[in-house]
Amino acid sequence: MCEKAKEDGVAAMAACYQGFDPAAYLQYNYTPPRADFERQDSIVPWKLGCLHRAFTEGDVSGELLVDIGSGPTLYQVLSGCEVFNRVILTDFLEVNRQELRRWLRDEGDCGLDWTPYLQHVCKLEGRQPSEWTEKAARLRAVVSDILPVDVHRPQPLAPGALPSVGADCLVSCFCLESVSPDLAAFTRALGHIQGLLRPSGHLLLIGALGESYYFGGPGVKIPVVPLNEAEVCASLKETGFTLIRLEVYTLPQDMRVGVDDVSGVFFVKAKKE
Ligand SMILES: C[S@@+](CC[C@H](N)C(=O)[O-])C[C@H]1O[C@@H](n2cnc3c(N)ncnc32)[C@H](O)[C@@H]1O
Ligand SMILES: O=S(=O)(c1ccc2c(c1)CN[C@@H](CF)C2)N1CCSCC1
Repeated sequence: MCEKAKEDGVAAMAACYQGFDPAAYLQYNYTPPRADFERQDSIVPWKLGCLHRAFTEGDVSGELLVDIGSGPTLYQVLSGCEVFNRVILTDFLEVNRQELRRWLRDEGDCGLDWTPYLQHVCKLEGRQPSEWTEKAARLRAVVSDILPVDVHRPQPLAPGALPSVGADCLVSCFCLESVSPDLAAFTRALGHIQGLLRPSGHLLLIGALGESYYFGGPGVKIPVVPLNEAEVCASLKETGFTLIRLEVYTLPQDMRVGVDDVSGVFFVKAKKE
């Protein structure tokens, strides 16, 4: 069924996601060896470092940060929650929105213990790792909504979800390329989320390079549009973004653990023209 996605377009992608398993996805990607805070060449310090620098180097500001396609993860807003007074998380699937609500309501029984991520970002901020409880409280205080989103719609969010001027900043990680059957759909989706930003607002985009599939759960093989750096830059230009910075991380061989065929990860900081 998922293999058919490429022929049937975005409609079939939605069918692929019906089997998405948040707990499995977290296990595949956010536990060792991929999430190993002790390794110097680990993807986690690199990615959290990119986000920390991007949020704190002085040009990103405002009231509202929106995360597009949050999934069941929170690492992507751990730096941003100190800069913005309001954060909106979004996802296509109710199972992921439920997982986020569970953590935010501190109900226990979450799919992943985010403490190491909170502690790492505290260190990046020059704080004691033990201040992770304050950071968790901050995040719980600023997240105002967990909303449905569909990046294939010209209006990805419900009417009235955002202030009329738009969001001050968007962050989106491993979403657009993972929900689009081809490059044209990826670029259209990028244009749709561009419309959620205020003029001169910032986009922090993290994604997979050279990835053609990933497992969203046991036996749930989801097609991904394989991207290279040039295609990412061209899509940004085509959709009205000015590129500020592109950074690339090449996955070490032992992090290629069979849950996908990703070869690298890109980090983009861009500004709406
Ligand atoms: C690979 S996961 C990324 C999750 C998370 N952002 C991360 O960094 O790991 C892709 C996410 O896109 C969501 N998604 C699927 N179809 C979508 C759509 N049409 N619009 C927006 N998000 C979608 C899925 O539910 C899933 O949570
Ligand atoms: O870069 S990761 O290894 C990672 C994290 C998530 C994903 C991939 C890779 C590749 N497949 C994507 C499918 F959409 C999801 N990483 C996992 C540890 S924390 C930082 C991000």
